[in-house]
This record gives sequence, structure tokens and C-alpha cells, in this order.
Amino acid sequence: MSTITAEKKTKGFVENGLFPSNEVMLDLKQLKKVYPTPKGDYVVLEDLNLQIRKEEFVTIIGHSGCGKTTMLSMIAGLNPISGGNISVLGRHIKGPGPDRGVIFQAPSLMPWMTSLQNVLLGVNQVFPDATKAQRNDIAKYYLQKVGLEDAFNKRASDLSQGMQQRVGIARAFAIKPKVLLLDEPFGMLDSLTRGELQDTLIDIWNKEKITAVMITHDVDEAIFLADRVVMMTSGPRAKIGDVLNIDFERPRTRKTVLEHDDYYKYRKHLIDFLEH
Ligand SMILES: Nc1ncnc2c1ncn2[C@@H]1O[C@H](COP(=O)(O)OP(=O)(O)OP(=O)(O)O)[C@@H](O)[C@H]1O
Repeated sequence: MSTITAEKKTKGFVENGLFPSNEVMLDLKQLKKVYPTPKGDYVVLEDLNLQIRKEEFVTIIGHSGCGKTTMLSMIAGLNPISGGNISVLGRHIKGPGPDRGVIFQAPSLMPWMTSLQNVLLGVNQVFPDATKAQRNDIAKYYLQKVGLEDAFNKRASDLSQGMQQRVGIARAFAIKPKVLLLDEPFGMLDSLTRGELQDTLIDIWNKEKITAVMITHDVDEAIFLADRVVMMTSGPRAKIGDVLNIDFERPRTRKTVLEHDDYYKYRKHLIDFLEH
């Protein structure tokens, strides 16, 4: 047990993440994933236990290939579970559902459709009983929240990568999921655009307060965004190796985070974990 985690434990952190059930949004129990390969079964994840609370922002870090995407895609219901279970608000998931929105590294928009049409694709599916005007309002509201009020009618193929990812964020929030799953959403962006999109994401999240689980390779991003940083051990048979509570007040700015006394302590803790 690390010093930082131990310190936080006295402030209410419960080891193994066993929180009161009414606080838990997402519960991964004894999760296991096995991929069949020509050389036999490959056990990527085993005995992975993690609870994530309502309204919590959790970032996931771990070495390349340890199984982060595997875990996230299982939560999304896009990848079958080999053992254990995953529940959202106490109900075992059986596949994908509108209670979980996903943002991938590449936003995978329909290139010939406009920003608005791309966001409406999800909104129309999830709110079939709303009027056309209501659905348009929802889509436009979120596009405006991500700073695309002037690009409703621009085709996705005419947008920069950063703007496309903004549409991806709007599309995910617009279906009003309970849980937002983000798989390295800013991994392909330059650092300036990346910083801008982190700000946009956290601004909307601050207002909507949905539970967010985000994979990142960037230690600074992991700290800036998260309430807790979850560290995965290296595979095979990866599990949760450590959890770091990030106690910075919200709303946060990059400047206040960088100037905070604990910042380099947190950073060192994560880097030490990744280097060992
Ligand atoms: N469909 C599959 N069949 C067999 N092996 C797979 C399959 N998908 C992933 N793997 C293997 O499972 C392991 C975990 O992959 P995964 O993509 O989940 O890791 P990751 O931590 O997200 O990696 P990265 O950080 O590089 O994105 C890797 O060794 C990968 O090669």
C-alpha cells in the first residue's frame, strides 16, 4: 500500500473499492477475459474487481497491451465477458445499451453527414418518442456545448480532427447515458487541441455529472481529469494494481492543478507504478 493511498484511506477511501451499494454506479466483480488464440487461450484479465461511484470521473492507466480497451469494451457490452460480471446500478449488463455512451480515439462519424445529422443518429434512436423539434434541440444544445454552434451544417469530412472529436463528445452526451466510457479520446490530437478538448469535456461533465471512465496514456491528463486514477497491472491476467485518489477541488484549472503541492506527489506515484 502506497503512502498516498494510505493517507487517502483515512479520508474515507475504502480499499478494494467496496463502497455502499447506493453510491455505486458501475461494479466489476471477479471479471475475467480470455481470448482464444492459435497457441491456446490467452487470459487477458482475471480477478479484476472495481467499483465506480455515481458522478465519479475515473481514469485508467496501464502499460500498452495490459487490457484497458478489453475492459472498457466489456463495460460497453461490445466484448463478451468470460467470467465474473459487470453491473450498472445493480443490474448485470447483457450487451450494449443507451445507459452507456462510448467515445473512441477515432470519432467514427458518418463522413457525408453534417455534425447535426451525426449527433441526431444517436438521439433519434434513444428518444424515439420525442418530437423532431425536441430531438433537434437536444443535438444542437450539445453541439453548442462543445463549441460547434457555427458548424451544425458542416459535413463531418470537412471538419478538423479536433472538431470531429468534439462532435463525438456531443454525440455521446446527447444520448444522456448514465456512464460515459472514453478510450483514449484525445490520443490522436496535438497537445494544444488535446488541452482544449480536455477543458470542453470537463466543462460538460461538471454540469452533467455523469459517471465517466476514461483510458489514457497521459499521466498529466489522468490526474487533471480524475477523482481517482486506477492503475492496471501488466498482463497476462491483469487486474487493478493500485488506486490513487485525486483530491483537487473542482472546478479545476490546469494552472491551479499544476501549482498544487500534491501534484508532483501524485505524478511520481503514477510514474513509479508504471516503471515497476
Ligand atoms: N480479439 C482478440 N483476440 C486475441 N487477443 C486479443 C484480442 N484483442 C486484444 N487482444 C490482446 O489482448 C491484450 C490486451 O489488449 P487491449 O487492446 O485490451 O490492451 P490495451 O491495454 O488497451 O492496449 P493499448 O494501451 O496498447 O491500447 C493484448 O495482448 C492484445 O494483443
